[in-house]
Amino acid sequence: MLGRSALRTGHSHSNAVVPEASYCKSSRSCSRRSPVAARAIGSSFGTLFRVTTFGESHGKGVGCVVDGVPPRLQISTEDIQADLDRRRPGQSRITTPRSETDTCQIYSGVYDGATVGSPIMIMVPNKDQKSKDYTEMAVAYRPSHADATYDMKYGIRAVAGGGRSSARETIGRVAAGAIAKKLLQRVCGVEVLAYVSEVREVTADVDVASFTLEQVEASQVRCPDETASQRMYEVIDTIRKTGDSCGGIVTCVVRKCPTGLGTPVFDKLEAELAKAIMSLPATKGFELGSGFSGSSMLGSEHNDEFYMQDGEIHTRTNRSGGIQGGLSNGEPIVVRVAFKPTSTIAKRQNTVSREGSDTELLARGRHDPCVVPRAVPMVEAMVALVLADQLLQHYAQCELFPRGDAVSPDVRAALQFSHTGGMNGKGSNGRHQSHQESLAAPT
Ligand SMILES: C=C(O[C@@H]1CC(C(=O)O)=C[C@@H](OP(=O)(O)O)[C@H]1O)C(=O)O
Repeated sequence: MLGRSALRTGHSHSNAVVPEASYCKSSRSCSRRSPVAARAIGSSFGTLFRVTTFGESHGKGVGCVVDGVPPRLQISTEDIQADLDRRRPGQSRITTPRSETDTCQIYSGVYDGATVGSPIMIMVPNKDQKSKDYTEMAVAYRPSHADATYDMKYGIRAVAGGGRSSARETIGRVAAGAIAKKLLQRVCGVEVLAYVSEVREVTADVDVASFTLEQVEASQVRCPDETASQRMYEVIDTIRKTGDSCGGIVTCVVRKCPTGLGTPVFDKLEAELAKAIMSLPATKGFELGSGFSGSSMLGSEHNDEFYMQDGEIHTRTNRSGGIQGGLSNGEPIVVRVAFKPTSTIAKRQNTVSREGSDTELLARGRHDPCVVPRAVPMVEAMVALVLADQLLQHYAQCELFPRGDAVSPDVRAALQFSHTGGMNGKGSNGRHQSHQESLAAPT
């Protein structure tokens, strides 16, 4: 309320600072009761597999610290760089022209090509800051950007480059996500793959079960449907030339996901995914499986009927999007993410100044006319971070005792429980492998 009243009453942004006395009082009581202050409030994500990102767009650099990664996972700078290259600016005419190689360095936590179980710090220096582009944006708020709300809350912010609200913050997420992907692949062969499925009136026709990373990367828009990709490119380029921007939809698919990730109540897998995805810049919508369209269907139309195949339960359709009761069911997890148009546009708009008066703004600088081509690796990273964290939590809670141990022999025989886990205790096709199997699996 404080910041809002500062804007509404025309007070200067400096008046939005919480009065010192009340600030000290609440801060003292909070830090005594909770250890949360030690965790970089709002910049850390995950429980057992935990990432903290740091850095501002025009500061010295950006990156992350990842804690909780199991030891002896093979990881290299190249593994991380491959995903950072998919995210970096300057990839084509339809992405921001800021010239960054986004070259990463691993500062800690990796020895002789493998994780050692200590925090992994990854650093990417910023090289191409042009802070003078932000002269106008230092005095007037960009409509729909984070500028105004940051000032309302903190009373101070790194103006140049959008500071912490810049898409550059996602470098730390993508770097951590590359480690998460490696872990998921190594332990259970999980594949996390996303693509651009919609831009304006253009919708891609893609088989989510079979499209490949190579097909996605062959497209400048990151759409594996070649015809749609070409049309999307033209749409974005036309909008770019007018100084405007547009949004789009990214679809992410998880193949070979083990059964049983997530928990049944507050930390349902879809709830964890929704939070992770909606923490990305410019996101406005999240759908799992049938999403909003499922709300107009009948139960008989929507239910995913079960059938048995090779001793495993499968579903004939996948309107559940791979999650039932908050837990993964082994079918592909399919999520759709709506991104809004980039808020910084080269068009004159009505706004207010930081001093609280009505004004106009014509923003300058380098900006993405559409964020979705670069958002693809960001979405993959957030999904992988959730799944890696859930996998570790699942092992911590559920894999200590052989499955069926607490069940009487009669019931066990009837249910055909086995040690290897999964809905039917089978260890293949994305179901949980036994501890020994997973250690023996190739990297
Ligand atoms: C550089 C990146 O994106 C940036 C995101 C961004 C913004 O307002 O979010 C503004 C631009 O930064 P600058 O004004 O410094 O050119 C983009 O280029 C990146 O993602 O790596």
